[in-house]
This record gives sequence, structure tokens and C-alpha cells, in this order.
Amino acid sequence: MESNPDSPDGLPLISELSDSPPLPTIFTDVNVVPEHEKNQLLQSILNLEGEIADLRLKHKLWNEKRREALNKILDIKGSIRVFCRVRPFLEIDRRRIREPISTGSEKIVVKSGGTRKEFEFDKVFAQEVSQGDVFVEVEPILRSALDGNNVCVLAYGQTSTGKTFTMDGTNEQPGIIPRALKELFHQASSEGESLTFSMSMSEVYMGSLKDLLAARPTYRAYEPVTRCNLNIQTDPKGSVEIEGLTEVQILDYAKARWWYNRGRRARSTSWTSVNETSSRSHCLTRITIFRHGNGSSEAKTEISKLWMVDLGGSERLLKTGASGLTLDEGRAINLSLSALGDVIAALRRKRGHVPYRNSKLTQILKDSLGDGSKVLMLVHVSPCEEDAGETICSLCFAKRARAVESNREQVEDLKKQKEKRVHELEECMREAEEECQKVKDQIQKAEFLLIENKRLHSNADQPLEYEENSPESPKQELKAVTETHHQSDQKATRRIISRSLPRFMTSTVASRERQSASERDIVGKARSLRSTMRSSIQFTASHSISFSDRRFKASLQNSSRKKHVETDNVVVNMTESPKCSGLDTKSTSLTRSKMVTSSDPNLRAKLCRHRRRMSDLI
Ligand SMILES: Nc1ncnc2c1ncn2[C@@H]1O[C@H](COP(=O)(O)OP(=O)(O)OP(=O)(O)O)[C@@H](O)[C@H]1O
Repeated sequence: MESNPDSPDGLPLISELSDSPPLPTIFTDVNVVPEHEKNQLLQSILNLEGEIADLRLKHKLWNEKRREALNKILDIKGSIRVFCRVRPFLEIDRRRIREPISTGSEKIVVKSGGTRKEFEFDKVFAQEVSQGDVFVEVEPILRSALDGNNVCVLAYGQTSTGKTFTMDGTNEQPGIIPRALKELFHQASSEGESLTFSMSMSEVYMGSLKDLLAARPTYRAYEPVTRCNLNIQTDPKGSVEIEGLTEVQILDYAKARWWYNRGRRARSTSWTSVNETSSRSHCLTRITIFRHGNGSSEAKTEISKLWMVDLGGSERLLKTGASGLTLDEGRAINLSLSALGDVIAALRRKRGHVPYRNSKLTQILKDSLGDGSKVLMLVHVSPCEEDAGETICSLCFAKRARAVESNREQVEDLKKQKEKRVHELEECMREAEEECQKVKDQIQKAEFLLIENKRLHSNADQPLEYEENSPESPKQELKAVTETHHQSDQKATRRIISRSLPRFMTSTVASRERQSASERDIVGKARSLRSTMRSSIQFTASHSISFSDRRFKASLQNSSRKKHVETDNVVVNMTESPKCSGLDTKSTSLTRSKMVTSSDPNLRAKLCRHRRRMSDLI
């Protein structure tokens, strides 16, 4: 087909085309997403799903690598680790010029009555160390709980040495438990849906077990919780359960804090000569961690337990002058602490028999102290000279829990080797963590794209909603218009414009109908405006698109033949120009242009489609 020199774009004019054989008619509607695009969307959804599955697998592998490295580190460092924290002086304490306690990073020395005793621990926190610094050292063991190990964090020490302060803290200086809860939810949010938690709180008081989260009887709401002496059961796999213990699902940090505060308030405390609110029991907070395998229904859920235990204060009963109930409470605490010491020592020495049954406390913690579990004991001591005897007792207890090595030289050598290996593993773990993070980011991006594509795909399938004053569905409208077209202008030939123009720029049948009416009107007006040649009429979005149709240009040119009309610059303002009253400003096309700014979600879907088409141009 030869190009026409009279035509500004070199395309043949409609009048010239009338003799050529009819070309297939293609009707396009801006509101209908064609089948090939839907298929493309479906394909990209499938691709993204595959990509996400691959990335999840990659994440799992890196995570396993990190997990392995952390486990090895904890094994090298010892599955039972002991930290020591020295409480700062309180206002009520009598300070001496020469303090009996001096500390290094892993060493604590107690001088008292001419004797000097030195103890080594995995970490020693001096008086000025903050709650945050303590938590940093506790964090790896929490990670291990999230990785599926049973973990036990125990605060041990003489009365009033800061066990409750370390575990619980204050509003300004939160302790390990609130920080751990926060950290768990932080980890859960970055891991997606795979981690959920539940919580229980109990108290071993005078040899019996109390539920601290039990519902209060409504008729005596002021009374303390009465559910006592719960049974401890061990299943064939060795997992320990407490019959009837209240277990609450904790969905977020705020809920977890609420339940924790409630449990704390139910705890048994009383005034002693050394502590106004002395804990007269062992308070056990258990977080059960459910790790659901990668969202797939077949993958089994791993369950691990994180115990955070504020032990009752060990005390020399004679020194505190306890009597009556306080004396009994003290005795009960001391008995169970001694049983705990025996269990830990037996585990440490890998003895065949571990005396778990000697106390309620050790029975409950049985599956979280033994094989595969990680134990962290935080031994608390007072800085005061008058407490030096008690301090030495506590440190001896902790030393018993820690490995006892005989040959000092061997110990030094071993220590160096261990440190080197730990350093290597830490590097390995860091790399795995970084890779995990990278993959996690990629998963997030892919998931975002997937959601977006799914949304577009489902929108493409949705039937469109039409304006109330639009009497017909798009199909009916299309049919009616097609029929009238065929009747009125059977010989009219259309050019295949869908290939030469971006699809969103092609006009709909309905709009072509309206357009030809407008064209007739405008052509008439154009004749009268020939002298001015250039109209300053502006179009709303959808109309300016329609008017770029070459058919319209051609017809304009046809009407003004020899005169040179700059059709490219024809801009028609429907709303402003009264001369364009021939254009129906209430038409569907105009309301469609309003969709662009609509806040109606149904309309937004249409707008979104429109936008996507715009992006096809880029
Ligand atoms: N690291 C610390 N920094 C500031 N204050 C502390 C610290 N440790 C303990 N205290 C303060 O010492 C007092 C006793 O602490 P806490 O009640 O925690 O001791 P405890 O070992 O739990 O005692 P008990 O066994 O009798 O329950 C509290 O007033 C607490 O605020």
C-alpha cells in the first residue's frame, strides 16, 4: 500500500481505503483485559511462586547452617553456662572503704576475714553493668530456643541480691523476661508466620505447684488464685507436662506483657529482714515456641520450651532470724535449690542417674535441663562485706554447676583452642545470618509482586460494574453498537489500529460512536474556525486518547482537505468550552475520567487496570 503525501503521517486516508478489500474488524475495550495478558499474568504468578519456593529452600539451608554453627558454639561453650552478676550497693547497705569483691570479665574474687577465694565463670557482670548488657549475653541462648532447643534461664542467689531485678526488672530498666518476650516477637515478625507462642506461669511454693495464670473465681475476685498442687506428667518421649496448668496463647508483645504482669502479681512474696518484697517461692515462666514448618500443611510443627525461672532466695535461716511460716518457706526453698544443684552436677558429670525426682522444681524442668537442652544459670551476689559468707556459698554452688577442670595448664590450652573454634563458628554464623537476611528480603519482594499480580489477575476476572445511568452491560453495548455500525455503514473499512497504537490508546466501539457524533459536530465547527486553525479546547484523559485516533485525523483532513490542519494539536475542552456543548458532558466517558480520582475501591480496580495499560507504553 502506497503512502499518501497529503497525509501528515503518510498513512492512507479512509476515503482511499474504501476501494481496498475489507480488513478484519478489531474492537477493543479499555475495560477488558485481553486473554493473552491474563495468561501472561498467570505465567508470572506461577514463576513467582516457583521463585518463592526456591528462595524459601535457600533460606532454610542458610538457616540450618546458622543453627548448626550456633549449636556448636553453645556446645563448645558448654550446654550449662554460668554467669555471675554483682548487685550494686543499695542505700540501706553499709559501705566499707575496702570492698570485699573485685571482678574481671570472667573472674570474681572474694576477700573476707583474711581469706581470698577466686571463681571463674563464663561471664561476670560487675555492679555497673546495665540490664541491656546482661541481655546481650543471654540472647544467643534465646535464639537457640527459637531454633528448637529447650532452654532454661535460672536466676540463683541469696535473698536480695537482685534475681527478680535481673529477670523482671523495672519499667525503666526491664529485665530478661520482658526483653526476651520482645525479642521473640521481633524474631517472629521477621520470620513470617512460622513462629507462634504460648505462655504459662507457675510457682513452686512450699513443695507444691501453683498456677499463676488461673482464672480467679468470679464470686471472690479479690482472693488469690487457688489452683494448687498440680500434677506433673512425663510422656513416653520424656516430655514433661503439667496437668491443668493454664496455657495462654500470646499473639503479640502487649498481650504477653499483660499476662506476665498478671502472673507476677499472683506470686507469693513477703517481707523479710533483708528484702521488703522477698520472693518466697520459685517463679517459673514458660514460653512454648511452636515452629510451623514453612507454611506447608505436611510439615510438622516443632515445639520447644523456654523457661525463665526466678528462684527463691537461698538464705542462711539463722542469719535472717526467720521464724514460723517464713522459716518453713526458707527451708523449702533451700531444699529444692539443693536438689537443683545435685541435678545440674549430675548432668555436668554425665552421671547415669540424675536425681530429678527429689524436688518439684527439678521434676518440672526435667526435659529442659538434660540432653539437647541449654541451661544458663545467673548467680547473683551481694557486694557487701557482711554477705561475703553467703556470697562464697552461692559461688560454690555455681562452681559445682560449672565444669570442674583439674589440670590448669590443660585448661588454658583447651580454652585457647575453644576460643579459636568459637571465633570461626561465629564468623560462619554471621555469614549465614547475612545470607538469611538477603534471602528474606528477596522473598519479601517476590511475595509483594506475587500479591500484586494475583490482585491484577483477579481484577481481570471480575465483571465490571457500570454506572447506574449506563443501561447496558459492555457486551450488550458492544453488540448494539456493532449492529448499528454494520447497518449504517456496512462498507466502511477500518484500519487495524490495535497494532500500530498502544492498546490503551485504542478507542472503544461505544466511544467511537460518541466520537463520530462529536467529530461531525467538531468538523462543522472546524469549518467555521478554519481561520483560527488552532483550537484551545482541552480533553479529559480518556477523550484526549480517543482523539489521537488517526481515523479522526483523517476525517478532519478530509473535511478541510487542502487547508492545513494541525490535528495533532487539537485539544478539546469538554467542560470549559461552551462551544463543545455538542459533546455530552454527562456521558459515560466523562464519568470514567472521574474514576481517576475516585476513592471508591471498585473504581480503583478499574483505574488500576488503566494504569497498568499506561505502563505498557514505557
Ligand atoms: N543491678 C541492680 N541495679 C539496681 N538495683 C538493683 C540491682 N539488683 C538489685 N537491685 C535492687 O535490690 C533490691 C533487691 O533486689 P531483688 O528483689 O531483685 O532481689 P532478689 O534476689 O529477687 O530477692 P528475693 O530472693 O528476696 O526475692 C531491689 O530493691 C532491687 O531494685
